[in-house]
Amino acid sequence: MLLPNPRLCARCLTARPVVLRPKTQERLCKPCFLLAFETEIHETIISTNIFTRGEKIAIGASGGKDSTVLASVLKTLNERYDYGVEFVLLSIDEGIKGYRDDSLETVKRNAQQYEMELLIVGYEELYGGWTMDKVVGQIGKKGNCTYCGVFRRQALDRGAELLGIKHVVTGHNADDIAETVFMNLLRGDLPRLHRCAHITTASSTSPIKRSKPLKYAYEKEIVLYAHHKKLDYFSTECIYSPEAFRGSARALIKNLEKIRPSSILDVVKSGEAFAAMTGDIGPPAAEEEGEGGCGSTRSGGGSMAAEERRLRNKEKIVTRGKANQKGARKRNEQKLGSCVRCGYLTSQELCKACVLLDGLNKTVPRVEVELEGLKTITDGVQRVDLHMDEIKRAAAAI
Ligand SMILES: Nc1ncnc2c1ncn2[C@@H]1O[C@H](COP(=O)(O)OP(=O)(O)OP(=O)(O)O)[C@@H](O)[C@H]1O
Repeated sequence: MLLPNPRLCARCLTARPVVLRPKTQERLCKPCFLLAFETEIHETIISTNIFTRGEKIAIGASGGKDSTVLASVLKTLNERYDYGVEFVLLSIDEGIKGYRDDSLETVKRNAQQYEMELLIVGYEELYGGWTMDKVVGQIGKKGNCTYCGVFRRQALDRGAELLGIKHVVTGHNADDIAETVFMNLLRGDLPRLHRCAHITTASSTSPIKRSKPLKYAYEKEIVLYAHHKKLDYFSTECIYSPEAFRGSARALIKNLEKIRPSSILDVVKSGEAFAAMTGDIGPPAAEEEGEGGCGSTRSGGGSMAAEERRLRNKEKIVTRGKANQKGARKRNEQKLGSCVRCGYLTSQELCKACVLLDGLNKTVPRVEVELEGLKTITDGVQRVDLHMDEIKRAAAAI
């Protein structure tokens, strides 16, 4: 058998290779790499049947590399293979100064470059003035991703609703999914492990389905694609850094990839095999409102549940008494209705966003009191400083 000439592209066998494909270790020229990358995403779309002709689909656009590549590739494929669908960009402004405001400028340029309609929905309008800057100002950085994830998921749904759309696609890639498979495995969260491997998910608490067309695309190849296509994207990480557990899972995946490049895909496939083996094993312990976008949000189950428990205990939303509690839990599990406050779909009295907002709003008066206290202390310090200045002036005069 004739071995491929390493000085020539492994596909066209004529051009000089410029890329060593992280996924397959093939040496490819630029056009062959771009085509291979696009074709694989097309094959994913076709084999899983995620789009329906005539459908209007929102691309969750953050301005980062993944969603920018997703928008660019989907536009290319829709034209090349005539899917007959319409794409629009949907961006959520979490209200993070110096991060999201800058990345949204990129999305605005992308909307022009790809000739796609753009809708921006902000936490500030949706959640009574609570931007992520304010949330972090209130609760600190720890656990902030839980709030952001719950808020973003609902914001994407509300944005899609405004656009009259029932399908949102996101830029989650193979690395993201492999990380999530690992995390769910380590937590023993089988329902989530089951669901995270699916390309399309429909939640019991949302009428809008989510799909991940980049499910089999390696993060490194996404970066290479963006680079060689000269795409306009925003590359800064969120300033409210992701939580440690996902960071560790990410490091684990990256280390495995170094030893065996196929590891990422192998973990994704293992997640799928698990899902196929177990069939539908019901919804995750906490409904998936937390899975809104940013990688860290899916870790929110634990702290979200704790926050809900705390608020429920305080407000006595769940009826007192063991027998009543059992009955109430059963009813809550079965009944899907609307949040009594905002109308969002939920199986509880309040949706998760409203539960979190309640928590935030309840802590405001206490902080204001503390701020008042601080003001008094600050005034006192200023008075002491003045006093010291007078003493210094007097001492200098002697
Ligand atoms: N503010 C947002 N507005 C709209 N969609 C978002 C937003 N944040 C995240 N998403 C969607 O969720 C996906 C995963 O988000 P995450 O923050 O984990 O991504 P990322 O890997 O940095 O992606 P990207 O490079 O697209 O920012 C994004 O690719 C995008 O489709």
